[in-house]
Amino acid sequence: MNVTIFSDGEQLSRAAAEYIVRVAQEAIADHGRFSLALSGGSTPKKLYGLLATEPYRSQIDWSKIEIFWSDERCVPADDPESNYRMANEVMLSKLPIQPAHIHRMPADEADREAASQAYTQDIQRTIGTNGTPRFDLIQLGMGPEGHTASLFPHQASLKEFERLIIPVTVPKPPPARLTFTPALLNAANHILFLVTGAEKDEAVQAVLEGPDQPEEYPAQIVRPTNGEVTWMLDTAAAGKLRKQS
Ligand SMILES: O=C(O)[C@H](O)[C@@H](O)[C@H](O)[C@H](O)COP(=O)(O)O
Repeated sequence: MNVTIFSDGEQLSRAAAEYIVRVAQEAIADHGRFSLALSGGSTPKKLYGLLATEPYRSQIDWSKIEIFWSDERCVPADDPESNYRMANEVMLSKLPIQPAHIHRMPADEADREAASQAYTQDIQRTIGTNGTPRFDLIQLGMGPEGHTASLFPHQASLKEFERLIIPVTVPKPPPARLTFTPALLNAANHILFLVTGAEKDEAVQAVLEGPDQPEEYPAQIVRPTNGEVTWMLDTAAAGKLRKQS
């Protein structure tokens, strides 16, 4: 696990963009494709905007990318709360990516179980069906209580190691969501956590330096069986870490 602390959000976002470019180039060189799952919230917005601008934009072959979401709110795609809408506005609408390679999570469908199944099949069709599909990179955030994707403390979702996508109801509004499960997260080749803000300093310290208690701090459940976890924090979120790396 790599942990890097940055003095401000701009530095963190640029380092994250450089990291994603590197992983994308390695993945495309290795197997001709880069499968990337985006998250929601406010932290990654700056990063996503940077990826659509130089020097990062021209360093990725966007024709070889498959974009997914690690969670989505059950709202229309044009709703201000939609994770798809945020990424589309600041990044995807500005890049030469064919619509077929932008896999919006259908969280606005009435039948959330069927939508979860459909997204599972889309992932399996796109990035592989032998065993659990292995994303090249899943970018995640973390909430002040340690949630990640839409996996929240003390919820049954934390014990989901069979299904890949499930519907959940969570305390952070909007409550109805679809989310990657620990099974899918832990099959990833790379996980990139981007965490900023002093309100997360307790959870950051607990997750990175505390005892193993994923029921309390779901971000701890993210331990890829054969992958690398990278944390990029700003100084505020890292404020309670004992070991300043
Ligand atoms: O849909 C969501 O809400 C996100 O995927 C969620 O897991 C987010 O990453 C964290 O809540 C951190 O959000 P911020 O980066 O806005 O603090």
